[in-house]
Amino acid sequence: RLSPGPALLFVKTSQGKEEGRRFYACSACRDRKDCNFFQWEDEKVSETRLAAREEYNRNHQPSFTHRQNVDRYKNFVLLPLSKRRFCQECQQLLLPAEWEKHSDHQFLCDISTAQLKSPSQLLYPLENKKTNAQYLFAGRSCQFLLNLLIDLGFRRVLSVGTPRLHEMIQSKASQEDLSVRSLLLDIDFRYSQFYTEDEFCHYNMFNHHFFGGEAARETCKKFLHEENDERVIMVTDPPFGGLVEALASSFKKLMAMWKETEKEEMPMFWIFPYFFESRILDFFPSFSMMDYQVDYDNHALYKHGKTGRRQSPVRIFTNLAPSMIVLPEEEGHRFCSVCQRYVSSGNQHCEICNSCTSKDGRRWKHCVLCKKCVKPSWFHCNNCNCCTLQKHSCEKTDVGCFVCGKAGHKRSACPRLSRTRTRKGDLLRHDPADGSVFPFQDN
Ligand SMILES: C[S@@+](CC[C@H](N)C(=O)[O-])C[C@H]1O[C@@H](n2cnc3c(N)ncnc32)[C@H](O)[C@@H]1O
Ligand SMILES: [Zn+2]
Ligand SMILES: [Zn+2]
Ligand SMILES: [Zn+2]
Ligand SMILES: [Zn+2]
Ligand SMILES: [Zn+2]
Repeated sequence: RLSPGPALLFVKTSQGKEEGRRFYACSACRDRKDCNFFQWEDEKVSETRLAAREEYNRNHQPSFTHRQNVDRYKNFVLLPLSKRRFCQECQQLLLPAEWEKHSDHQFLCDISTAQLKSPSQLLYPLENKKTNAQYLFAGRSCQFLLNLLIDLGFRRVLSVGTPRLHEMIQSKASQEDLSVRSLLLDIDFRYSQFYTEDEFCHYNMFNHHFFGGEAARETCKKFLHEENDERVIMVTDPPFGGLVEALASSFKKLMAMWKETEKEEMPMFWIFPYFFESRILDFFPSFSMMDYQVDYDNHALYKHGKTGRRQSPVRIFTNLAPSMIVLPEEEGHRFCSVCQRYVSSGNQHCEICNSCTSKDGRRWKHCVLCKKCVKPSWFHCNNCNCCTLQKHSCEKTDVGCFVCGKAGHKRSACPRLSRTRTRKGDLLRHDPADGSVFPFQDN
């Protein structure tokens, strides 16, 4: 693997201990199976290990540089259809001279111009379960996002980890006279085969690292510098397993590249699950969460079915005025004049909270004892003195753990669940079925 830039510093805490031992790990892969980079902060690394690491990095460089890929693309499009092949194993466009080398690989033939313009359909989605599951927007959501930002008057889009939005903008720009431009920043280097250095930068959003160095950084900066009143917006859809703190720090650096002044913030859409709302607001107090449910093509759980719809937990967070974000009425959204924003059909305005309180699209109910609205599936437990799931282990009684039934620990300490504690102490739960990550309290 290509080195993803500087590693991040983490803290390993063992049960009950406040102070943990600090270590460095890869910022792009948090699953040790995918990238074994690991080093204690206070550890001395031997010469042999350093040499081995360098050797590993040398052998894991991509076969072509971005520049070489751009030249290859130019030659590729000159080929007749019958000579345009794409190796599925190497995920690479092939020039005729290279066929031999890939003769026992599976490949696609007759790669059309339309296919070259939709690389996210041609490339298979990366499936690193914990950190980099490439969930691609469903057509409905991608079109909605694009129309929304055009209606809001934006003509330049910094697409950070949104290859499908980027490609929709690229094809729209070439079809219609409406000129919207996009620059894609993504860690997936396969995209360098389809875009020039002005359209794609190889970038790590966990540590704000431009693999292309100063030149790439300049490209990004120039793109963000508004000319002829072309307004810029940043749209990002990071992997959900990502650390909010690391992401926020990178996004602030991107914002700073847009304007050096701290007063104004670059307009932004951050697409992320609703249960990260408080974490995002910790870092960006000016943001609000929209009710729109973002759908994905290749995520069975997050699909917004036609009827009896399955709910998607993914939302748009933005620093634009919520009243400007018009959500589709044909999907049941309505405008709440008190809250001054569009809300989903199930989201009722609570007179006591004086707000449309549902986070997940279902109608929430107000609890007078908790003095707030709660999920419909919750009830008020007098033992715990708060609203919670019907099935729960009361904090006060000494029944066994809700997960494994054994006495002696609460479910939050149950060894049966695979858990991760982030640096800020958020307790996350991995869903082994699909690798997604949820806050522990969520249900
Ligand atoms: C959840 S997918 C979002 C894709 C988006 N919904 C679309 O259809 O355009 C996450 C995207 O972020 C990219 N990504 C993952 N880790 C990254 C990192 N550390 N830095 C930059 N991009 C990353 C992935 O390659 C992928 O394109
Ligand atoms: Zn091959
Ligand atoms: Zn309301
Ligand atoms: Zn309420
Ligand atoms: Zn309650
Ligand atoms: Zn209880």
